[in-house]
Amino acid sequence: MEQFVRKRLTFLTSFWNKLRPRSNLDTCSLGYFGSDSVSLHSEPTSVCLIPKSSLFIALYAFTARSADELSVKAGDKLRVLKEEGEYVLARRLLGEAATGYVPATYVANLSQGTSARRPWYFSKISRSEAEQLLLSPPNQHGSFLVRDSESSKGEYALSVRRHASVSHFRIGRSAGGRLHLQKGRPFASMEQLVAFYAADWTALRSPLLQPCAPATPPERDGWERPRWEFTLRRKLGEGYFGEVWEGLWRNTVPVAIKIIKADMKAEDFTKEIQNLKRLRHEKLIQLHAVCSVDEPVYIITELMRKGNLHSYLNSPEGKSLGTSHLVNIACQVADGMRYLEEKHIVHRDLAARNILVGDELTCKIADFGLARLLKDDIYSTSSSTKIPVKWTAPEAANYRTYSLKSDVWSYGILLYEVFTYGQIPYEGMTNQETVRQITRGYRLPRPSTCPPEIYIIMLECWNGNTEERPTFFTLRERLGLIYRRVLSSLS
Ligand SMILES: Nc1ncnc2c1ncn2[C@@H]1O[C@H](COP(=O)(O)OP(=O)(O)OP(=O)(O)O)[C@@H](O)[C@H]1O
Repeated sequence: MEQFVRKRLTFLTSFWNKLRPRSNLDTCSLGYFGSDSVSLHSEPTSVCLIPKSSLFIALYAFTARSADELSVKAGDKLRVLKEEGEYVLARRLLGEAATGYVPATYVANLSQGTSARRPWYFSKISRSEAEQLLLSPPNQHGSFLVRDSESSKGEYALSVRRHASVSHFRIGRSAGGRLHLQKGRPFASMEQLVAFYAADWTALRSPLLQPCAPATPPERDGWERPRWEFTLRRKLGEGYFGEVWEGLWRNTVPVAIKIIKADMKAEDFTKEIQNLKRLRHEKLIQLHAVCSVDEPVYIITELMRKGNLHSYLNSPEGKSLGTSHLVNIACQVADGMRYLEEKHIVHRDLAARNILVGDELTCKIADFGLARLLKDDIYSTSSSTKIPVKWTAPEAANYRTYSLKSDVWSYGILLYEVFTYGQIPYEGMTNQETVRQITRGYRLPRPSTCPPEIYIIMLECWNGNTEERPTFFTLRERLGLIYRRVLSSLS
């Protein structure tokens, strides 16, 4: 009756709306999803070329957060060009042509009609999750969803946001399978039930204005890759943050994959990965990609086939290196550190174990960003035993004052490791004893295999006065000169 009167006596619409509120839902959001047929008349040429399987519809409005994302309105017809993890790369088919990434949960494939017709259905979401979602942007007054009932199997609940609160309504199922929110008002399908209460929300006292939008996944960038693109092949080692594996990207490119342990704090390394992304130098391990959307987080870097410098120096190949090779290694590390110095980045864990060796004696600094933030806990006063004391400058070991100058001290220890083919510094001394001796002015003696001019540099790095320690810029220059001299003496 009401439908009839509304249709025929349109001049009474405002009266009817006051008497029995009716949202505009049936003519906007819900209306988009009523049909599987795609009308793309404004772009006829492309229509016939597009396979139906790649035709999608935007279920919710999405506002692009970066240049490579695409803003869409609910109901926009899209062609999905490729799927990438939590996003799809989509081209808008009507209106202004544009291509960009849209969250995969925001679109539905038109050839698989159900989700396109039920953008408000969130199946296994709990009551409290529903509340949290409805009260978060971009959801607003009038956002609603239907979920499975937590207590009664086969039944549902309708959750509706009314300004800053959420109301829940139980949707029961009769013996015949019909659904009802109010006694005596059964519906054959959930779509019919929702359409009815969207048109007449008197019983709910809250309008159903738009389907609840799912949470937006983290912003994508060029570094984020889907996990399936990587295969793990062989475990290379294990560090504080987790295991490191040799792997393949898309079954072709060899990579190293660090699998971050589940108990590491996500906020910390998300921020830190940002830091790694902006550092690029041939003497720093290059970040290739991250998989940070789900756990465990993967950090993918270039693969250095010969492992860490400490083990390498102890290997038969390492033991066979001559002085020129050792000076060359020292130059490469100073080069990478000079870059960090320019960027005002403190490494805090410079040691041979954190230098990686590749083919043709290529050396690269690793663990630079991670050491700084991720390891904050182990650098705190409360767990001072975890500090790599024998590599750490006295002011950093005693007062936690890390600086580029404390990195220079560590570099001196790294020189000692290099020119002793991987010996442990202060061998036979405990950490405590080492700190005590250093504070009294003791310094490591010159190893027999170390040229005197290199030992002078080590001593300068271990100057008790931080200001008098050389910069990495100077170290690189001086070692470069030594290298050229050593090479010419060989020829
Ligand atoms: N990119 C890589 N290529 C080849 N091997 C690697 C790579 N990254 C790490 N490894 C190997 O895995 C081991 C563990 O690396 P990881 O960086 O996790 O720990 P670490 O630096 O030894 O210790 P920590 O992280 O506690 O300082 C390294 O010692 C090295 O042998």
